[in-house]
Amino acid sequence: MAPKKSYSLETELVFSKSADQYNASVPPLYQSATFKQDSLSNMGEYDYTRSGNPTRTYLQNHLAKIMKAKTTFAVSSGMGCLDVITRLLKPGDEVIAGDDLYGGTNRLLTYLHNKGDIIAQHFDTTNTELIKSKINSKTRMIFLESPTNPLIKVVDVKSIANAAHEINPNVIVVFDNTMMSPIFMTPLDLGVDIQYESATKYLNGHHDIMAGVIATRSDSLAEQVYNVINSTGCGLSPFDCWLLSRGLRTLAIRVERQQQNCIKIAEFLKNIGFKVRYPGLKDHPQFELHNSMCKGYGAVLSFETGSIKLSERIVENTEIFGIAVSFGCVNSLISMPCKMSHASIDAKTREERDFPEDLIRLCIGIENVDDLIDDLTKALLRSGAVRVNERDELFNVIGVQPKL
Ligand SMILES: Cc1ncc(COP(=O)(O)O)c(C=O)c1O
Ligand SMILES: N[C@@H](CCSC[C@H](N)C(=O)O)C(=O)O
Repeated sequence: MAPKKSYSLETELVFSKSADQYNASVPPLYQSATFKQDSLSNMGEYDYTRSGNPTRTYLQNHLAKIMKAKTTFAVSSGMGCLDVITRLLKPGDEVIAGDDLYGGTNRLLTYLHNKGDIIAQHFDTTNTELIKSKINSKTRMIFLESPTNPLIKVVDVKSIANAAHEINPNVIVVFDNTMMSPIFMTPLDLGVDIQYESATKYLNGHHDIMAGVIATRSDSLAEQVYNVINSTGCGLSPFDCWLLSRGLRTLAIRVERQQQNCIKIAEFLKNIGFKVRYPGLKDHPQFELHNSMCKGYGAVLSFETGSIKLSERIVENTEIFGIAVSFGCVNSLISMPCKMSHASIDAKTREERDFPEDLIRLCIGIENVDDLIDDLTKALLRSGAVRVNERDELFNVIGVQPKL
């Protein structure tokens, strides 16, 4: 059998060839802001950590392999990525964005729009024909997420990217891959120009740093992005780069376990009558489309209860599930997006975008799944959302069947 030309992702995540002078098996931490020059005329590879640092270079090269990018950049947060990317826009540029993008993304785009820097319009990106019809010669960027956080809407990334480049070759298609991570999705293969991820989530996986990663295959975009990062100073600090490199090594095993747990929890909630939004459920309206783009489903699901008060009681009655924003961490979290992660989208806009106020989001970790289901069961019983029937089965008291 001919040897394989490249390693699989799981192997790439943990394998690295050491270029260290002592052959350290773990990339060393260069916790230094400055680097001495050999002479006045010979600056060397690094001079100042804002411009470059060996620990950041190691991380970025490693991420480039994992994300199948030519170049990646590690910055101080996921929102930092968006800040860098939007600085590539010029005054008056038009931007098309999803109507269910993460709340912070919506906030920054709205800020730039209200300031008059850009013209941002939000549409339902599950409607591919609608998005195509909105692209014109003034469109400069398209912002997509799939599945969206937290409504789990799936976007036909390839069709939109292809159409965008055909209609206007200057369009930069930007994709936020935080929900899938490189384990389940390679958006650059689907034709997006810039991919970014909040590395605070799955990539690091331990909720001990804030970080973001920008990836591209275009030299010209990479040059512009680097210029902004060096100019603004948002490059990820050496210690956080080092922690992210460490977290990355267990990415595959973490997300596989998280997903395995999430599938069981999605089925558990569905079986007791909740309408669950999770791309891994066969009744998700875009199950096939999601499968055509991704190798998995991730570990975030949301469900409605039909009552804000009931949702509040459920959220406040779990023990293992911590009440916290964010996702992708090894421990499980529960939240109400309207009150927490997506509170920066005003109530009127949320209503216009069919964003249910009673929505509960679960972000599943690597704990024992039976313990997680037990914790949810207790919370559902205590809150009065479910009862036990004479056959000792749980049944949904409310019987809500919200539309997906
Ligand atoms: C989908 C998505 N993109 C981007 C971000 C922003 O990332 P960060 O919190 O690292 O700035 C978040 C959450 O914060 C998110 O959920
Ligand atoms: N107070 C924060 C909320 C962060 S939400 C983090 C994460 N993306 C999630 O979806 O939970 C803010 O105002 O940004």
